[in-house]
Amino acid sequence: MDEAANVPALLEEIARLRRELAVLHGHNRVFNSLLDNAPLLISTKDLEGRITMANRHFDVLDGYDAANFVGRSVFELFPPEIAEQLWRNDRRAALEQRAVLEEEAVHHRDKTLHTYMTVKFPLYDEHGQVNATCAVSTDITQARAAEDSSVTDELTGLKNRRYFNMRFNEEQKRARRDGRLLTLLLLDVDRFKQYNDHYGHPAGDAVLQAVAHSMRAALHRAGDLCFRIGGDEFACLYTSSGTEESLALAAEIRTAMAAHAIPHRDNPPGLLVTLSMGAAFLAAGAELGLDQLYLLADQALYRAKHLGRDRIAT
Ligand SMILES: Nc1nc2c(ncn2[C@@H]2O[C@H](COP(=O)(O)OP(=O)(O)OP(=O)(O)O)[C@@H](O)[C@H]2O)c(=O)[nH]1
Repeated sequence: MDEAANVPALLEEIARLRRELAVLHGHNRVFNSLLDNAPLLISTKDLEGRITMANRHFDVLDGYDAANFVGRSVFELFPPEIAEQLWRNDRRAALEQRAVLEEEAVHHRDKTLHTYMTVKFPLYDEHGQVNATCAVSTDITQARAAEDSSVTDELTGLKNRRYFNMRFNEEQKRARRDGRLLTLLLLDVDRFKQYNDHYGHPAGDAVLQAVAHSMRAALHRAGDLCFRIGGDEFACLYTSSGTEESLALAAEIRTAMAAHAIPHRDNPPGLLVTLSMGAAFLAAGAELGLDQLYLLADQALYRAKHLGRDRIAT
């Protein structure tokens, strides 16, 4: 072979490789700027859970030390319960070979717990075998707080009417699936206008907080929901095995309220703050919408008021 004749071809090949390398360097610069500037946690791990790459944003995390992060396992870097949660999702992404979307919670440098929405997906080697996972996490703490505050009543901390309307269908489906009786309980403070008039608005606010406290004290099982749906109107949505159990839970709210023993000069005969309640029930098979169930509970509450208040009517 004439080596001299090959020189131009070699030079051309070198020039081509240089151009390709320049393009790759360009891509690398873009990739690195993305990693450095994205307000996201971006990392890769090997299949043993060791971090192989972490972007600059990891600096927000409590205890993060750039010099000591890459090469170490999540179990060395995070408290056990957080590490376990992080690693579980990586393992799922690798085993199931698909993107896994999960919420994860980690502490920031200021010791606050932040909620992240994380997508984890597998990375492959040149033979198509999974050899690592990549995680991209977005901080959703603020969005979640805004979402929560839009459905939370500030005075009592209970969920508001908006959330009540949002949740009803879900609760109805759940009760039906579990073959349970769904109870809607409406509650109203007796002669609250007179209470406010005599004791003042701030004292009235404290009464509303005591009502919320009593509701929470009686309805504390997972799935029990308590709402403040208006000024002095409250609602509970909960399931039970039957009307007897439902009414027993309502009676517990009344007992808890009585335990607060808040004087109410204009509320005879006991002269304490009391509640009237109306209960309506939705059997697992019944087809009744929120409006109809609400009307039934409201009519029951009206009866409770007219039968002399401080009672539960159905
Ligand atoms: N302190 C306080 N009062 C409130 C608030 N929201 C509404 N109220 C008052 O709640 C009272 C509601 O009274 P009503 O529903 O008319 O009736 P009531 O006096 O409770 O009488 P009955 O329901 O018939 O026993 C009104 O005086 C409102 O001003 C609040 O956030 N704080």
